[in-house]
Amino acid sequence: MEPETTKVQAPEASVAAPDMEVPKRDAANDFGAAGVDEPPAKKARLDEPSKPAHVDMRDRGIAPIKAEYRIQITPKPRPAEETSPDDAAEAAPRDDRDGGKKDKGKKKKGQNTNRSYGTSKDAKGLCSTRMFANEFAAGECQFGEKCRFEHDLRVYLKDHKREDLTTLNNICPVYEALGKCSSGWKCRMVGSHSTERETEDGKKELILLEDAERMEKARPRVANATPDGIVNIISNQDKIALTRKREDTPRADAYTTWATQVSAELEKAIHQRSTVREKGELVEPNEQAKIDMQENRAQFLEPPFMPSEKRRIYFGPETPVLAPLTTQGNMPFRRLCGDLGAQFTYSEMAMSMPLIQGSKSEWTLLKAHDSEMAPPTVIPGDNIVQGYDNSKDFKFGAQIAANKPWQALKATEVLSKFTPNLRVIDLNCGCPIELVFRDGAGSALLDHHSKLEKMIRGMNAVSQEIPITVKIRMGTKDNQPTAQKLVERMVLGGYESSVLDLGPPGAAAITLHGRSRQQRYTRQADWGYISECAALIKRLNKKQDALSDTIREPDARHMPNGGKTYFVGNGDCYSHTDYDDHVNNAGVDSVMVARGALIKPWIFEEIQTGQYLDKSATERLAYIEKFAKYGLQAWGSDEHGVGTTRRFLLEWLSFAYRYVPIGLLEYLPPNIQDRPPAWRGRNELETLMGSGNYKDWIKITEMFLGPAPDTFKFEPKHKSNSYEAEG
Ligand SMILES: Cc1cc2nc3c(=O)[nH]c(=O)nc-3n(C[C@H](O)[C@H](O)[C@H](O)COP(=O)(O)O)c2cc1C
Repeated sequence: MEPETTKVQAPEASVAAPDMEVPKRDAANDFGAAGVDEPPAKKARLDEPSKPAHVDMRDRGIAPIKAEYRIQITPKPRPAEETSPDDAAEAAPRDDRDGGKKDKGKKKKGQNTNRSYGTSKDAKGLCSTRMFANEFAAGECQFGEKCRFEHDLRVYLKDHKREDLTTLNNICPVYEALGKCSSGWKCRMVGSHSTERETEDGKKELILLEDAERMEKARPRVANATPDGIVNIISNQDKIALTRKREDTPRADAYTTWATQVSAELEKAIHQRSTVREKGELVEPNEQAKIDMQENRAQFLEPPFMPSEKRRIYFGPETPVLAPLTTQGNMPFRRLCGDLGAQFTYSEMAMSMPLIQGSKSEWTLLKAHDSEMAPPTVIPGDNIVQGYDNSKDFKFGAQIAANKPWQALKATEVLSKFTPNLRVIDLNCGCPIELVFRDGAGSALLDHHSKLEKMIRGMNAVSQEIPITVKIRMGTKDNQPTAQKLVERMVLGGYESSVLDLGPPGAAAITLHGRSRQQRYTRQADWGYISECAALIKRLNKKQDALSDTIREPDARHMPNGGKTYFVGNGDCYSHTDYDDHVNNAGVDSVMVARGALIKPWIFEEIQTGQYLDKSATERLAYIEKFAKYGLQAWGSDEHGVGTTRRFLLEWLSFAYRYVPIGLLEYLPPNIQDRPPAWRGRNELETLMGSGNYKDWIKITEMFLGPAPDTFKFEPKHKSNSYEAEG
């Protein structure tokens, strides 16, 4: 029997041995997992029998795996300049979603571009008139003979559909959770919710079952959720209205018109004193010009919501945040992290234009689960808890990317209209992907402070009660951080806003990823810089307090955000020790976790309990099972849903395999940037779960989703995971 989770005390780290030849820490050379090893060119002698236990390999970027778990393998050479798996992971999915739109820029060595996923469907589908009907109760098919789908239920079940799955305790997870399966006869586990009964005239009829007790128990807590507990679903009608440009965005349009005029008038006013301007000094327009601009505003715009009218948000030590994660941050994964203690979740990044145009796939990203609707579980101060309204206090936020203010504003307005269950709308200013950057969105905004301020201010004006947050990086270029300047502008506003007395642009929270765009995932995130920003924001918050409309009685915490801009740090968080260190010493309000959660989602449990958890392979497998169940609940338990679940499970496993069980380490804390030498686990399952070969990942999916069909394809994002294990 495998032991259950062990709570681990951190052994003291010891002194590094100066003689050990190891490669520089560099995520671009990231390699390793049990059995699959591609060391960088300058390879350490790590495959040799043990070094003395006191060698602190962490300082050299090597995971300190105990000698008895290291194995010898034949390494394969890999070009040093290859893209890191993390860069590939962050970039590839977007490329996938862009339908293979080629990035003509730099070649991405090591990435599997143009990935395809094959198909997952029945050999011959069942006619929709039969899908939920009992055998003898199906309605007429209007296409009659011409219908290309099967009408005979027994023929469909016997000949056209693959056999039922015999996994997941032989019960359909949708039926198990909801008492009713939305895939009907197409369900790959239909045997668990169907039976044969004898009719009055002695015939045998196949019927679908429903479980009233389960249905009652499954009732969602949020009033506007679907019976399966999903919120933020835009209707087809509204989507079509968007596609046909029949949906107006009056708030965004009025604001954009006003903002354009104001900019022009401000420019004119400044231009009149161009001689002064040439000297590099910015001057204020005269009093009359100011009054004109403000009157103009009142004429065009509804007054935006004041900070005190916005939904309250809270980021504190008790609210670790799951990062927005393209592809990976799907609803099943977010649910899993929520179960394990994540207190705030974000959607995958949605692009503004497709949202405005009613694209189905983009709107799908905003769907959230009932379990993401609860408020953070621990809020300090009784009076704060009292103020919570469960119907509004969601812990799920949307993230959007936009390159122009009008796009950001329109997207915000339609989101606020069609997806009411959002805690915040976050503007992505960190995405490094070339296509997004070249378009002027994502991290490109880091170099356009005035535009970014306009976006945030405008989004705030049109989002009504939904607060606006922003996620940034240190800057676009290495060694030229610009985030501090940007933060100042986000909290207080720039020149234009001071001239017009507009007040702060109103970012309710700023998240800073402590890396530049250029840096990608190389080197550690710069928590020194993050900490300087945290101190700056504290100072600015004090200043902003004086400018904002915060009501200071009787306790500012009653008011949304207490009138402050929260500051969340992001980068490399991989254990509760990292988390606590960042909250206590870097001075951030909370920490956002991305890859750490993908590699070990129970990081949130570690944070909550304040201890290392040495999860056994069986426990980790149970999380995978949970994901599989949540996946089938989200995407359906028919052949297509099983295929989608398998695909996204494989995407997750492409991170999860990187977990090196902490019981195998010489010392703690583990470091996310460390590369493990080749290792074996404490049992076969642990070794399998550490394999970097995607064929082993498929094997793991088969434990829960049955054999992958011949038509199913999966190519890992990074070529390194296509290699066969050796040795
Ligand atoms: C697979 C993957 C997808 C990501 N997708 C997004 C995204 O959609 N939006 C975003 O703001 N950041 C995205 N990021 C960046 C993360 O949110 C985070 O800022 C970054 O990984 C640093 O945090 P970490 O060191 O904890 O991983 C992504 C990162 C990864 C690895």
